[in-house]
Amino acid sequence: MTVTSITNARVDRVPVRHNATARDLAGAEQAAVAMLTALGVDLKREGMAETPGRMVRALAEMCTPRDFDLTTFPNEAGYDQLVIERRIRFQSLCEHHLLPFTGFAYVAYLPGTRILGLSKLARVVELFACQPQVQEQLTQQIADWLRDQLKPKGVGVVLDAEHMCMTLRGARAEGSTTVTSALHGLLLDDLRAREEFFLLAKVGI
Ligand SMILES: Nc1nc2c(ncn2[C@@H]2O[C@H](COP(=O)(O)OP(=O)(O)OP(=O)(O)O)[C@@H](O)[C@H]2O)c(=O)[nH]1
Ligand SMILES: [Zn+2]
Repeated sequence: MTVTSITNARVDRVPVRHNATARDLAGAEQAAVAMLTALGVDLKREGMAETPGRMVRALAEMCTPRDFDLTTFPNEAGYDQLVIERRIRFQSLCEHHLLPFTGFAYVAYLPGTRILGLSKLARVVELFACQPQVQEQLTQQIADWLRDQLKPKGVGVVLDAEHMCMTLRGARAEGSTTVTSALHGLLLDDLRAREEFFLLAKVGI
């Protein structure tokens, strides 16, 4: 991920570009053929000839966040209350099993001198979700990035997600979800601000 700041007096536009590490999709496909064959999957079966290639392309796609520009604006109205984007759908891959975990993100900030385009709260979730991840780390990365890029008075992030490795296999704890949070600034230090965040975020509702 590359972040280069282009600043003018009013609108700040920061291109956020994904640096795809060198990918050898042909090599990955050969490896997928070997893996599936070793697992006893009959790739000669009708419909499966293209499966290793599809599998590799699907994984590569799920590990490629879309590029975007982070646009921020001066907080001219002096808005000093929480901005919360609720129920941002996200999908990621658990780094232990490479199985999906999917759910909702709740991302909030308490503005300082600048505000940002609302869509960027969803963009930043995708930026860090599209890679093999651990939910705790994903939560922190989103919160840290907003703190560092926007320098707001506070940041709050909650993720509520279902891990396929927990629900479809292994523990098979069907219907269970994992909730994680990361807080910075006033949302961490000020009890009332923190309570307001959780009240308004209405996680799970
Ligand atoms: N902390 C954390 N754990 C996760 C996450 N995703 C998956 N896990 C857990 O990672 C653990 C890996 O445990 P292991 O014992 O090494 O793997 P395993 O034999 O497949 O474990 P079982 O799932 O219990 O069958 C499991 O308990 C998963 O539920 C995550 O985002 N955060
Ligand atoms: Zn897992």
